[in-house]
Amino acid sequence: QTTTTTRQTGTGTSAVVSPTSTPPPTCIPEYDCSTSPKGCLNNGVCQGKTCKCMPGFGGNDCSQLSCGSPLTDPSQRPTVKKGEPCSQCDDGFAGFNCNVCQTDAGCRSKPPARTSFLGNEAMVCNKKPEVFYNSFMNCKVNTPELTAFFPGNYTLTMDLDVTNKTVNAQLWLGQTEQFYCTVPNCTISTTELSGVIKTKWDCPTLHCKCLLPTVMCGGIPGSIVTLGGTIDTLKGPFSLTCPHNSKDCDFFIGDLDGLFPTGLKMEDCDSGECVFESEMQSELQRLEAKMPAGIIACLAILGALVLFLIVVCSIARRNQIIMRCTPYVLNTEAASLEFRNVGYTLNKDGLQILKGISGSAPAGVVLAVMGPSGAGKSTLVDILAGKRKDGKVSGHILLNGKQVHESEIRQMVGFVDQEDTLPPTQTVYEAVLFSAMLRLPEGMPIHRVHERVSEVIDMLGLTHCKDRRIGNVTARGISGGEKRRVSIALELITRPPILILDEPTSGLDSHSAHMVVQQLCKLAQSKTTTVIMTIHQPRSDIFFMFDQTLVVSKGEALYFGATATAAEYFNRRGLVCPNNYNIADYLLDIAMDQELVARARNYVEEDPEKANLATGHQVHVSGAVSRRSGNGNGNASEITRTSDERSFETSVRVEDVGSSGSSTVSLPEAGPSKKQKAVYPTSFLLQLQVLMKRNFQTLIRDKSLLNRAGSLFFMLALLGFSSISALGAFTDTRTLFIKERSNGYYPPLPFVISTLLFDLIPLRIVPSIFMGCISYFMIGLSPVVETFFKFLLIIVLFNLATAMFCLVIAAGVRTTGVASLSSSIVMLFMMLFGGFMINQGKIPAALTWIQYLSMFKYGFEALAVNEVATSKLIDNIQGVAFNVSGSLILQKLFGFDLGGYWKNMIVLIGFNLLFIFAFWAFVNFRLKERK
Ligand SMILES: Nc1ncnc2c1ncn2[C@@H]1O[C@H](COP(=O)(O)OP(=O)(O)OP(=O)(O)O)[C@@H](O)[C@H]1O
Repeated sequence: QTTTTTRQTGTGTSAVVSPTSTPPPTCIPEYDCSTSPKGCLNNGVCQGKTCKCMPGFGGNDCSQLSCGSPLTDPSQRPTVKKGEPCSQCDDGFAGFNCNVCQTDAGCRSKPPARTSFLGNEAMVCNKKPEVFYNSFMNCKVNTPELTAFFPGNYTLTMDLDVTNKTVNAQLWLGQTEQFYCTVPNCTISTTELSGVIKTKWDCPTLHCKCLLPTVMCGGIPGSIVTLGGTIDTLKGPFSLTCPHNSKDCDFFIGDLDGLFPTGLKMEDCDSGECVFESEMQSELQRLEAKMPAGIIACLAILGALVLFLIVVCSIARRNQIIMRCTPYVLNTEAASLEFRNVGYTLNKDGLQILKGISGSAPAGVVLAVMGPSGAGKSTLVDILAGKRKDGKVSGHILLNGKQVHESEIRQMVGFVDQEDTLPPTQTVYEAVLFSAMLRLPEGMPIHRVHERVSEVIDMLGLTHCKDRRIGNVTARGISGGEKRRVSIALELITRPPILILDEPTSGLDSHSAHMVVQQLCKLAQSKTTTVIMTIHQPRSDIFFMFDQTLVVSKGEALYFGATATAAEYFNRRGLVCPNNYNIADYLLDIAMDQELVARARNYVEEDPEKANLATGHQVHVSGAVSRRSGNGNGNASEITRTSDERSFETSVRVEDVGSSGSSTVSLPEAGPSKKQKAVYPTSFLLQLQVLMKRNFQTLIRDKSLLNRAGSLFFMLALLGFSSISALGAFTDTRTLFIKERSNGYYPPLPFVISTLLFDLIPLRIVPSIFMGCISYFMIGLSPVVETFFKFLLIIVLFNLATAMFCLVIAAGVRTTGVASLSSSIVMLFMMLFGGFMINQGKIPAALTWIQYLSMFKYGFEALAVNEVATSKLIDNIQGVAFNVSGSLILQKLFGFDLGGYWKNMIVLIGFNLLFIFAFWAFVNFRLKERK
């Protein structure tokens, strides 16, 4: 008896057939994939005799679905019969074969099959299309061409393996698998295009296998079309593209071009993989960090700013053309100035500094205001020049006998302060030209401006030094006397009808003092300017050059009248100037001695004619007169006078006061004056141009500024502290600005713009870029072009913000020492909370808010995220190699926000805008002359 055993192929079952009629015993031999022509389906691998299936497949030949979850041991996963769906997946998993994770909890429900280099790290479920380890994807296939041939519901299941760069895919019609493919050697990329992030798998080849009997592949009776041959011979290329912002993907196979020209449309894709956080590379985060909305917002703001600038420039240019075409007139006549009952009381302690002083300076005279130190001379001339005062001012001022507004006083009066506030880097000619350009009418031709500058320089005897730098304590320039004359020249340039000078001879030797006064007297004699000056202790020859003298003692007028009659006036009161004694000194001696003052005041003039001697001219002193006579302005009577003064008043004629019959103007009662619109003789554009030219000269000539900026080339950490140099640079120009603003050279805006341009561009932006370019490549930072430019952007914005901060401090704090101390302390605190010295996540809760005020935090975080987040750290621990993403280090070590690049940039831009506004506000509202 012979027994023959045959193997029935393709079914996995075997039968024993006997030639005899005896029924054979039933025996199903084990499936041997090594001998079965079917082998292992769905890319399962035949090991020995058994198939090792891909996750989600089971059975002898891997043709059945296995359920549960991929975390379960493959041999333990429950399988279902062919054509049946998985009835239940493990918690946290879903999909055709339960491979797709849904929640982090699902990924943590079982111990991971592999270990993290961090040890105890828990897995998370990555639902994004970017794959970090091995992801599974289920999609519905909705391609009209496909459903037209083979109607039904299609599902594509995929296994995306980053380690092997392979995709395994299966196409199902209902619950029946039609064919499966394996796609090796893929290139995986995640890119951003027009704000959409896409992950793409590009693979050159693919191998597919059609299954029989199926609707698509054939083997079913009645099939009209079968794709079996086509699918089995597919070669590729293959691509799969999944945008991150949608659940639809595109699937493309080159050989099926003709059949499905637009690719296979995949909808409702659901993907998921269980990974360790440390495995998640940063490319996705980097791309997401781009914050396209933020960029668009920035561009929109930039566009609006550019538009705004264009509009402002057009308006400014139009104004400039109008001003240039306006005919100009220069003053040719001196004006007279009368003042009545001028009083001044300090607000804080009610101290009365001036007690109703009256007097006048007729057109073309020189009036000297004399008195001992602290008598109130400067206070009086400040008020006459229309300077803003902190305290309470009272009394009346008439210009040419007419009522004028305080702003008109400022326009008609040139004022030379006690201190010489001059630009040290400019030459004498340049400084006077600067004043001429800004204060002469813009319609004046430029050659006339230069002629006028030369004329004034010549008039003040400065021709020999006109090309010398003015200098300061550190860089010696012209002499003190020459500086005084330059200060006078700056005011004389406009040929003011009245020139008021506070101590023009202080600090000068007697020869220089004589020269200055002589030139002022010549000016008055030319009848173009009336001169009023305070003088402390003039030489006798200088004293007799004055037409009129007002002697002030303790805030009250002791004598006002012709200089020539002063000696006789005091003689009659028994105050005789000794022989060989300087009469000016003698007057001061009297003014300083209250006993002598009382004697002079108590003397009653018997001869009314002689009483006139005290007054000398047509205008006389007394505030009390109006009280007595009731004429003139009733306000005058409001002023309270001392008993001492009353006797003095009897010695002067008062009826003439206000004899012009004109109305008088009250001085502001107290505090800041009413808002008046300042009128400038030049346009905004010219002001900006002239200021920028001076700033440029200062920059070129003041080498110390560039040296300070040089430190920027060396270390990034120095950026913040280098910005403190902005303090020094601004403090120098601050006083100059206050003076020039007060004298009506220009308003704050062109000054702010020009300061910002010439501090920020050459001293902050250019050095930061230089430093960045050099240090970036020396350190060997990321060679990616985009990263480099983003690095530059950070350091420039950071440096701008810190410099702007220092400028705000410089504008807001009056004392330079306090300003630099406060900015250093703030910088140190900002550094401390900047993220490098202390982990931001470990700052005590009560102090966390401080970090948000630190510009270092935003700069450092942006730099770190830009550079490190895209890198991978490769190392090994005890021989076990591992790599960890830079993003993880940033998170764990520094507590940084990985998507924080643009967020930090926007905060830095915000800081800049805030500081620019604060700087403008301080300059506008705080940097005003207060005397
Ligand atoms: N804002 C102020 N705060 C406090 N005291 C003031 C103020 N302004 C003026 N004074 C005081 O008023 C007095 C007169 O000051 P002022 O400067 O006018 O004197 P001066 O005659 O010009 O003195 P000098 O010849 O020394 O310059 C001084 O005692 C001065 O201290």
